[in-house]
Amino acid sequence: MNRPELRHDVRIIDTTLRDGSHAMAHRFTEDEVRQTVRALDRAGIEVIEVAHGDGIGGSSFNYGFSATDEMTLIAAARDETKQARIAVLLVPGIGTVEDLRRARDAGADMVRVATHCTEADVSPQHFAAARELGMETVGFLMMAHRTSPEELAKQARIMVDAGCQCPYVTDSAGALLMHEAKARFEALVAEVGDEAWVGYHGHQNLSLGVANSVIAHEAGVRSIDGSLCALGAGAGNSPTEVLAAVFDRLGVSTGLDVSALLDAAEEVVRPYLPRWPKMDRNAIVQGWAGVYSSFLLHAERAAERYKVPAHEILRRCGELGFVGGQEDMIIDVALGLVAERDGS
Ligand SMILES: C[C@H](O)CC(=O)C(=O)O
Ligand SMILES: [Mn+2]
Repeated sequence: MNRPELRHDVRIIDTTLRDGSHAMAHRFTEDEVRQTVRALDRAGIEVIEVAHGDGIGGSSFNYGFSATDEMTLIAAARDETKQARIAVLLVPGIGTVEDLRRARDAGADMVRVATHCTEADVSPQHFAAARELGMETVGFLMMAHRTSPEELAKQARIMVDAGCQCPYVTDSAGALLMHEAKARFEALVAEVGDEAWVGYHGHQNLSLGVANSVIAHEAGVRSIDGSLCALGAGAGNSPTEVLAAVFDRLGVSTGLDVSALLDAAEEVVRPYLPRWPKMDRNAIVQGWAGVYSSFLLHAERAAERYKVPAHEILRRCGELGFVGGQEDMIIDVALGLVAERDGS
């Protein structure tokens, strides 16, 4: 068996300080990270993810520069924890094994290696390196709506055979309807459930992150992501404080202190939010058209610059089938819309 013991029915991993980095345009300060980690740790969160939104090594012209070096943020997070462990995200091709080593040295205990849902074969060397470094391993199969449950399960198998202890159904676009999410959870649990845990990472673009988390638990998923105040790309992630309250009502143990999480959301995260992630037209179009949530701010900036509506840019990105990493194509789409509008 290739997986760590879990203490509760469901382990909630908090990604406020990683997926939330997209919504913060990667501007987290060390003080915000310290305060947030302290509050999450106190509330019983066992794993806290800290990194640039696009993972370690993501600070760049293409994805957006971080205001504070992420290794500094990871070390600050580690410094604040009494019981929680620190996770980082790594997208092969954006982050490298060398970045992973630096993150481990700064205090990261877990890596979440993220690939497009049909590209798990780019992950084995990163899982091998992580296991050699003594890190716990999770595999993100991003844009999980873009392939069938059967194919997703085969991709999870590739990850698990390479040393992944918990492949995730990663609904990057917040596009999965409940029956679609359920079919994917069941397929992964059937394929790898004897050897690994299965996880779920949701976005709220169609307001289904929490409902799908309940379905995930019913299907045997044991690791579920959330963010305080939903802070994350698009309409944000399933709110950690809501997940804790819902699972508490269901009698599903998470080990979390609901009141402490409500305080953390309201008193620590809310004051620094540039805007509360919400289901506005742009975010809903992302869920509806199946667009990578992290495209939101990039599309809004292009809309501002080229004077074309962001929701039209996003819709076109969905029609063109873009995947994570194609952020640079957003400008091309905006210019295409300008040309159509001007008849040029
Ligand atoms: C790199 C992405 O932001 C990972 C993620 O959170 C997602 O695909 O969703
Ligand atoms: Mn995400």
